[in-house]
Amino acid sequence: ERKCILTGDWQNDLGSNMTISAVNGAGQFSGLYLTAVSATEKPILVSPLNGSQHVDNLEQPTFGFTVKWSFSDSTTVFVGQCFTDDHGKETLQTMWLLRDKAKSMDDNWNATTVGTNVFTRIKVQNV
Ligand SMILES: O=C(CCCC[C@@H]1SC[C@@H]2NC(=O)N[C@@H]21)NCCc1cc([N+](=O)[O-])ccc1O
Repeated sequence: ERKCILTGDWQNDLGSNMTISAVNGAGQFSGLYLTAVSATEKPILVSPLNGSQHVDNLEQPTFGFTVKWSFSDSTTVFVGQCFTDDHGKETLQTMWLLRDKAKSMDDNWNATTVGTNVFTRIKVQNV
């Protein structure tokens, strides 16, 4: 079957890493996100994430999560789906919205960026 539970370590096409904790019975999870890139001069720090996935049917579930950046006044929401190929390899196909903190309502139009990221599992090297 093509079941997917998001718990574990993931890396995306930008080289960002995320660790998702246990997914509870309601599909809720939390975790940590370390972005490889940012639009600020500030040093990048690990940031918390919270989200949920469908668990009623674990077949290639959809999910969403929010990252509240710890080094910037901005927020990103990711939404996507976990796909499992014939070899059991899982990928997370996502789209995101990055909301910058606009200085004023006049700048509101220019404060949201959209993009895509694909995540694959980081396999723990066999020790
Ligand atoms: O940089 C960040 C936080 C890290 C975002 C990383 C993204 S999240 C989607 C993608 N996937 C992924 O892994 N990493 C990237 N916030 C923008 C800061 C900012 C910039 C400007 N500005 O540049 O004008 C103005 C106001 C602002 O608050």
